[in-house]
Amino acid sequence: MAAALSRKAVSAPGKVLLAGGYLVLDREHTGLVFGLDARIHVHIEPLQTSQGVVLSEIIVKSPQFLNANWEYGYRLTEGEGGIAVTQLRVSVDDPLLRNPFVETALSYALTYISTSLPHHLIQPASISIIADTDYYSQPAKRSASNSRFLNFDVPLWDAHKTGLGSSAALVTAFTGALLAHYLPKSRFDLTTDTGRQRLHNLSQAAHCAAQGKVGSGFDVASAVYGSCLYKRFSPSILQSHGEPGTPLFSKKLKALVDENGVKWDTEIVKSAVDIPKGLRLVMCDVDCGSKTPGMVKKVLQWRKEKPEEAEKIWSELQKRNDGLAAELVRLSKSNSTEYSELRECIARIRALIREMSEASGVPIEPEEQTQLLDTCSKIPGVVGGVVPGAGGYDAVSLLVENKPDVIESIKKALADWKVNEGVDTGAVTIGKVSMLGVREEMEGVRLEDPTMYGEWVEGH
Ligand SMILES: Nc1ncnc2c1ncn2[C@@H]1O[C@H](COP(=O)(O)OP(=O)(O)OP(=O)(O)O)[C@@H](O)[C@H]1O
Ligand SMILES: C[C@@](O)(CCOP(=O)(O)O)CC(=O)O
Repeated sequence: MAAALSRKAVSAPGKVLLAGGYLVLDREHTGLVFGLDARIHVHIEPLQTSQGVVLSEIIVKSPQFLNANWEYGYRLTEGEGGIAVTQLRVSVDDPLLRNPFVETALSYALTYISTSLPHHLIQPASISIIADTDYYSQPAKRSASNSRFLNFDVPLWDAHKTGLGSSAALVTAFTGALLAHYLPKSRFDLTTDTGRQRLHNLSQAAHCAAQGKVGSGFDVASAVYGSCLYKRFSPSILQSHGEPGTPLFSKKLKALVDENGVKWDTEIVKSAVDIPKGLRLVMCDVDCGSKTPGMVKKVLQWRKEKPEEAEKIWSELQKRNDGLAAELVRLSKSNSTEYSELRECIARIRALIREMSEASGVPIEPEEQTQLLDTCSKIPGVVGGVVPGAGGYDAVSLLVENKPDVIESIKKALADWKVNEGVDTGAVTIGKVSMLGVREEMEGVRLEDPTMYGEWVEGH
C-alpha cells in the first residue's frame, strides 16, 4: 500500500574536501571531508490536479531563480526497464532547458520506488528545491515574508556557483524526499542506517549518471553522512546496472541500492573528524572558478606517466592529511587552544600540494591562491588555510578561531583583494574574494519540517 501521501521535506549539506583532493580518487587513500551548514532543501507534496484529470506528471521548481521550472511525464517501460521520465513543455516554442541532475535523480528514484509500489500508485507530485544563500555568489534579496531563503532573481544558469557541491546535495535531498514521500517507513526510513545506506547508494548512482563520470563520490557521501573520513567505493560497482529504459534496469538498480549480490565497499568514519570548539572552518569565495574535470584528467595523466614520482608525493601527502585529521581530533578532545602544531600540519600539506602542482603542471595551489592563503594566515586568529578539493581558483578554506573580530579582520583584509585567474595564459580574470557565511556542519541528510519554507512552496 502507498504511504499516505503527505508533504515531506529533506535537506542535505554542502561539502568541502579539506584534505585528500585527487588522492581520494584511489581506494588506497582517503579524503577528509566536512559537511557545511549551507544546505539544499527539497520539499515535495501531492500535485493538486483538477477533479477527474489523471496526470502522470511531476513538476519541479527552484522558486528562488527565474524560469527554473521543469515538468516531467513518467511511464513504466517494457522489460523491467524502470520508469522513463520525459521533460514536457507547454508549447513547442518554449526552450527546453534541461536539468540533468533533477531529471536523472527523478528517473532513478521513481524506478527504485516502482520496484516496491505499483506504478499506478505513483501519484503526481510538486517538488520545490530551495537552497541556502552561499551556494551561489549571486547577490540575493529577502523575499516578502522575510524568509531565511533568499530570492536570487536571476535564471539559475546565470548564478555563479561557489563550489559547495550543490549538485551532490541536491541529488541526495531530492532522492531522499521522493523515497520518503512515496514509500512507507517500513520500506524506507532515512533516520536509520539501512535507510541512509540505500539513499547513499541510489544518490551515488544517480549523481554519477547525471555527471557522466564516476568521481570519488566524496560529495554525495558527505551529503548523506555529513563530515567524515571517506574512502571511495570501487568504481566497478557502478559499471553494470545499465540506464533507465534498458532491459532489467529496475531489477539491477534495486539490487545495487539494496546491496543484493552487490557489496558497496565505501568506508565512512565519522569518529575520525572533528573541529575543536574554539575553531571554525570558513570558506572564502574566489569569484573566478576553475574547470575541475580538466584538472583531474591532467593530474591522473601525470600519475600514469610518472607513477613512482606521484606515489612518493601521494603517500607522503596521505601521512600529512592523517596528521591533520588526528591533530583536529586531539585538540577537540583536549579542549586545547594551542594551535601551533595544527598550523604546521596545514603548512606541510600546502607545501606538498605545491610540489604536486609543480610536478603535474596543474595549478592546484596557484601563485595567486598562495598569496591569498599566506596573507590570511598572518591575520591574528587565523590558524591556516588550504585550497580544498581539486584546488585551482575555487573557494579557499580557512581554519580560524571562532571569534567575531577574527571574521571581521578577514573580511577587511579581503575587501579589496582580487584574484587574477589564468594570468599565465594572459587571460586575466578579475575575481573578487568574499567571505561566505558558511561553517562546518557534522550532520548529513535529514528530514525537515515541511512548513518551514513559507511562500517558497505551494501548499504553505
Ligand atoms: N537550486 C538549484 N535548483 C536546481 N538545480 C540546481 C540548483 N543548484 C544547482 N543545481 C544543479 O546543479 C548543477 C551544478 O552542479 P555542479 O556539479 O556543476 O557544481 P556544484 O555541485 O554546484 O559545485 P562543485 O563545483 O563543488 O561540484 C547546476 O547546473 C544545476 O543543474
Ligand atoms: C579532485 C577530486 O578528488 C576532488 C574534487 O573536489 P571539488 O569538486 O573541487 O570540491 C575529484 C573527486 O574526488 O571526485
